[in-house]
Amino acid sequence: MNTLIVSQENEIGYIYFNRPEQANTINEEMIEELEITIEQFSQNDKLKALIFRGYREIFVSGGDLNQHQQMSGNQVYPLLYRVGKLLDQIAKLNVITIAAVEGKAIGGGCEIVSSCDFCVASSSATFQFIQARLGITTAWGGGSRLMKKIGTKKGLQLLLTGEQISSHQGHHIGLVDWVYEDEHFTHSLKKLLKKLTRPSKPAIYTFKKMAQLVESGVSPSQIYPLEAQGCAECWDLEKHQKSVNYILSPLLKQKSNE
Ligand SMILES: CC[C@H](C(=O)O)C(=O)SCCNC(=O)CCNC(=O)[C@H](O)C(C)(C)COP(=O)(O)OP(=O)(O)OC[C@H]1O[C@@H](n2cnc3c(N)ncnc32)[C@H](O)[C@@H]1OP(=O)(O)O
Repeated sequence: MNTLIVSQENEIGYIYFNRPEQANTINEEMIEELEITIEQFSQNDKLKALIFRGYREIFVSGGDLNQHQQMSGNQVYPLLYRVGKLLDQIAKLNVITIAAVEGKAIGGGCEIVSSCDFCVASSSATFQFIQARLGITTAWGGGSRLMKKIGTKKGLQLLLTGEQISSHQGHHIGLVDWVYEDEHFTHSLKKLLKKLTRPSKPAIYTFKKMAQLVESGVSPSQIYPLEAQGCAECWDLEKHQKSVNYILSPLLKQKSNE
């Protein structure tokens, strides 16, 4: 890969955006490499979580502005649609997706953030849906996902003003889920991942499916069969049996009687 560094540690995949000389701008080569990587991870049935990261100063600085000079609206539409489809695939992955943002997320970089389940930000990270200030709109589905995530009014405000917000402001409005001190970011992220990936893979898959159905307006009275099915699929897993045996173990009983 020329624009990404892809790795996997046990059940967690990592995609590092790796174009520091161009401030992690998303060009066509990166789009292609992201499509290949997402397709590969989507086939990986051991995976529980997928983390997107940049580098300390920049997460992603958005789409390639050179294209804005070189292409007409009609010429660029297929490319915008293609990236929108890619972010939709990310949003539909049956693993936990996390945008781990240190530094700046600008334009399309923020659209990647809103296509993930969660955003973990360093205390000095910033977020800017800058598109309106460039005279355009979000283009990759990230604007509507932002509204879904933080509410239409707040989302509209952020999109219309194109203002830069801090990680703490992002946390206040619900764009950012955890904020960690810069110097402890990686360590805190790893501790969080340990907690989030404790469930079994089938449990994570079911919870993700439930979230997607609730997001799309399906009522819980239509989702309970999926929940029952999902729970039944976990029932025979060693993790379930071991946990139950531990709780029922005499040792635990004796401790709780002390
Ligand atoms: C739907 C998405 C939407 C779209 O594509 O339609 C967009 O995302 S539009 C793009 C929105 N992004 C921006 O407007 C960010 C513009 N860049 C900056 O504000 C700065 O470059 C910053 C803050 C990201 C980094 O600043 P810093 O001073 O650290 O570095 P430089 O500015 O010197 O940048 C280094 C190098 O990268 C080039 N660069 C940076 N951003 C872009 C970009 N978005 N497109 C193309 N090229 C970009 C910059 O020109 C420098 O190149 P060099 O050859 O060294 O001059």
